[in-house]
Amino acid sequence: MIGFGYGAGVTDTYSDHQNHKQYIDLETFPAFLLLVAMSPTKLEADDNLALPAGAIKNVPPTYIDPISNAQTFSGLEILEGSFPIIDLEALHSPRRSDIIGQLGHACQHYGFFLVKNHGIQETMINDIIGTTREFFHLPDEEKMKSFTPDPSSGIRHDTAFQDKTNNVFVSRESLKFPIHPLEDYVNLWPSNPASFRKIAAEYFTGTKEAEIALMEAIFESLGMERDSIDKTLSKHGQYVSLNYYPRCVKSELGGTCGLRPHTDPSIITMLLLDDVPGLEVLQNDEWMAIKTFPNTLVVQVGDLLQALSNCRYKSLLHRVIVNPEKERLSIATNCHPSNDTSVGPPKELIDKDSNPAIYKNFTYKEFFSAMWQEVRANDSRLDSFKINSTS
Ligand SMILES: O=C(O)CCC(=O)C(=O)O
Ligand SMILES: [Fe+2]
Repeated sequence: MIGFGYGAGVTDTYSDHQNHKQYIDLETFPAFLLLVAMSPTKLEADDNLALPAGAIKNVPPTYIDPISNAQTFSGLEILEGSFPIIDLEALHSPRRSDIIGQLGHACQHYGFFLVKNHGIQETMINDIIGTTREFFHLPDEEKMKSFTPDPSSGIRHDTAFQDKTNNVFVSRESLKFPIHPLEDYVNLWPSNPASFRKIAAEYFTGTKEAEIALMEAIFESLGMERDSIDKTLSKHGQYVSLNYYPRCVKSELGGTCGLRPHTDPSIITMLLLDDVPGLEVLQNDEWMAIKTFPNTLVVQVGDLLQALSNCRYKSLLHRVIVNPEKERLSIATNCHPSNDTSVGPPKELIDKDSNPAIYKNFTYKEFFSAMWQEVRANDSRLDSFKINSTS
């Protein structure tokens, strides 16, 4: 596990001088905890891409102006000439097919979009941000109660870490857990802050409904038939990452980032961001900063939608930069099929001559274990499932 890439050479401590905080020295860290400290980096899609050339070098990086050469689509609102925002209010109205067209267009040409009128109440959004902030402000000993040596644990708390091999400090701290069915998992969630479980249960029930509605509509935009849609969604799961990025100054390493460039191991990911910028998405080979708007969520195409759509919709490469002045929070809800669901494009999407299948069918379990294999920089973890893989 440790040989995966980010374990080797990780040695020094890093001080965040503004927060007077010491990060773990992985060389002197107890071996069993080291295993856990490194396994999330491996398990998680986030970190198994090496930094591409020209990636984040300094803090703070320049705030990149949104690109303005995005394509337009009738009825689709393009914010500041740069990225799509979709109003979901009409999703269950006679205008459904317009909205489906907009979703399909955004998935195909951007790999992400913002949604408003998603059905998640503003109070739930404020409450989940508030309780998440309270959790991350707790003393380390309290948070470390979720730091377990069992990688298959129902909850994991990951700290920031240094990767000396790739010369980068990754500042994110996160708490990760599956969320559905709630009754199986809720007792594993933090009981401090006291309101955490109640607030999280409400928010994630809301995101589940919104994500199912979105996935159904996105599958319809691909021309999938009802039984293919039902089969794919019947036993789907959701996995949450509560992300905390402390105020962060430049580390002694060459690079400092919140989160390295990665795609998500999901069908779609729904992201709730606070008002501090940091998320950047790759569009036409340029990093573009995402602006946040109240009560608006970001939806990203994940690897599994890339496979399901036979590459019509590509998973979105994104990263997080750090901020020396303000801490930042985000809440990512990844939707994925159940472990034994076969993932692959439905027959109606494939034509052996004009649109042959690109990937073999695979189960989510197989996909997840492939994430443990070392991948070359810029490779997609889907590559090992390609039908005509040259490697
Ligand atoms: O913090 C963000 O804006 C993005 C988080 C993210 O990409 C993830 O959790 O996979
Ligand atoms: Fe992500």
